[in-house]
Amino acid sequence: MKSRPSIFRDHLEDHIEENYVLRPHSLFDEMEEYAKENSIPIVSAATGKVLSHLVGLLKPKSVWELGTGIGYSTLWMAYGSPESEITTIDRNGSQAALLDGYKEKWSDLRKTEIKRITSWCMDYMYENIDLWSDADLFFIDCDKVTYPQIWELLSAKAKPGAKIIYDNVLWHGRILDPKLQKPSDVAIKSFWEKVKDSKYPFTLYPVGDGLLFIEKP
Ligand SMILES: C[S@@+](CC[C@H](N)C(=O)[O-])C[C@H]1O[C@@H](n2cnc3c(N)ncnc32)[C@H](O)[C@@H]1O
Repeated sequence: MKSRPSIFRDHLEDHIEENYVLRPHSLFDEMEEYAKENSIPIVSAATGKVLSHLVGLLKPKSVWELGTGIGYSTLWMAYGSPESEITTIDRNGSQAALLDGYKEKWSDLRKTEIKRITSWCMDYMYENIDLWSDADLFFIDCDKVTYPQIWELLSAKAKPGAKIIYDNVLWHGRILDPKLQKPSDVAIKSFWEKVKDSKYPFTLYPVGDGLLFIEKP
């Protein structure tokens, strides 16, 4: 059979972001612009849309996000499921506080509950297991070196049926090269080993930097 060209081609992602991802509010463009100007990492718009779609289908009562940034992914999730209660944690409180202002600008989200916590994720998660162990969905997008540790904690303490979504699991393609051994490279590879060993069902969405959806049995 004739081999088909890969879809992973230069500029295709930009084309998708510009043409095939409808932002539901001008806020998203504003946030993308701000993130670009200030070199703040955020999920790609296509990733945000997939995240929003998944959360919209699942309609979780409670969502916990680790890694708020400026709240771009938070608002995509809120858009997908405005009835969900979202708790989002970030160690950088002043940056994460921008989320409050953005949310205020969007009248549709006035009733959506978004609670912001300023803390190191792991400290907070270890100290407050009773607050999150019943959560329906987790979205993980903080420091990659914490991914294996977060995996251990959620697999031990999240409730059966909980959905866990991780961003950056393809780590800008660095997972392809075994010679790359920065702590974040090692952590992402170790994280993948743990996911595969667990036998939990998972689905990789190869969008943005790789979005991994896992269901805890
Ligand atoms: C990639 S950004 C999050 C982007 C956001 N999810 C979005 O797409 O809009 C990562 C964020 O995680 C925070 N962070 C990284 N490691 C952390 C940790 N160990 N505890 C708390 N916050 C952390 C950083 O301050 C940063 O704002």
